[in-house]
Amino acid sequence: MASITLDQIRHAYNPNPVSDADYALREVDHEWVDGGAYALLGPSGCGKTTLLNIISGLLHPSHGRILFDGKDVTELSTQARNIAQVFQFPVIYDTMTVYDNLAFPLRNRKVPEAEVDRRVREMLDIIDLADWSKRKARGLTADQKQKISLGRGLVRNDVNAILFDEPLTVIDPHMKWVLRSQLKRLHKKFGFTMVYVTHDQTEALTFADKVVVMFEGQIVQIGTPAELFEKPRHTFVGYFIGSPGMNIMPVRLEGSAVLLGQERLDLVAAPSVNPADRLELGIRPEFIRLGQSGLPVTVTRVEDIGRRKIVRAELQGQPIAAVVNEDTEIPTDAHVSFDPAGLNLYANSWRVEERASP
Ligand SMILES: Nc1ncnc2c1ncn2[C@@H]1O[C@H](COP(=O)(O)OP(=O)(O)OP(=O)(O)O)[C@@H](O)[C@H]1O
Repeated sequence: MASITLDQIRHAYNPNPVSDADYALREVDHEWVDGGAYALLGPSGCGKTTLLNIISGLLHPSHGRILFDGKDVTELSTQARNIAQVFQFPVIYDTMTVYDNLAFPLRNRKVPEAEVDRRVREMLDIIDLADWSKRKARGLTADQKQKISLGRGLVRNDVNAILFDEPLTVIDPHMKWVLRSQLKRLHKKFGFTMVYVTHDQTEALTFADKVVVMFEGQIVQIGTPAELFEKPRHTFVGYFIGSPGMNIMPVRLEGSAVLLGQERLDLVAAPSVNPADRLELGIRPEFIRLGQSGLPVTVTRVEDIGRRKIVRAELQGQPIAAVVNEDTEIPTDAHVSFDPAGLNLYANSWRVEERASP
């Protein structure tokens, strides 16, 4: 397994890029540690597949270098990079048995047959296809075929990294959960470097040690699920992670307080922002208290989500969401107050205390 360094990578599909908007990937400059499990998360078109294909060697970046364990592999083919890939749809040999499909990548590398047998049997147990080992892959369901694809990716232990591109798309919801947990266990056991593309936050948050959130061709934050929840570095992370996402409200600054309409909210210290910056306050629904004091709101809807409720309301003409316990009374004359621990200030979409290194 290897560390992966993305050294000032940029990529434009257009051969004559002029502005940032022409780049599918604006600058990406990071080091991902050996044995890390990274999920690339973001909406359609944000550049996840482009970045994965640059790592795998399917795509040559317009600028920058990619290094595995410090060795420059930018000019190397996918094969020479020694990685395993699992795609959205199964890539298997229909006419081979399940066993032979799993054995194929090992036999191809001249692994001794006794070792092939040991590893294939272990993998058959992991993907729960031991009873199907002698069956031809042709007659299997889409789920089973994709499990073989996953097994083929995981059966080798000599790869630099394993790359997954939305591998659970064709898997039914229950099996998705099972396979996700298995992947996590395998990662703990074998310490693979894994990069996993998804646009599903549950998948990313349960699978990865570090979630790489992408937006419009940029990595806007790399963090643990808790970091993304507690300190979203960019308003997009606040909005995209969590359900419902973070409330983002335009504010003005006055000394060490922000003004939300007529209301004043004191900050711990005066933030260093420029007068022309576009300021917004971010607060997650879990940090909003509902009661009879604070800012007046008009409740528009209440959604029951088991032990908690989502209260949708309008605050100064803007929609706002709060998450409260199921037994919280919704007063007729409802007001909201904000838990200071949950206040985040954003200038031009970036969290203020971290603006120095966006
Ligand atoms: N072969 C290509 N030629 C031109 N533009 C492309 C090509 N592939 C992707 N793009 C563009 O690059 C941008 C990033 O696309 P990419 O497929 O990397 O996003 P993604 O996050 O993986 O999206 P999805 O979740 O839909 O797969 C998009 O604007 C897309 O239209």
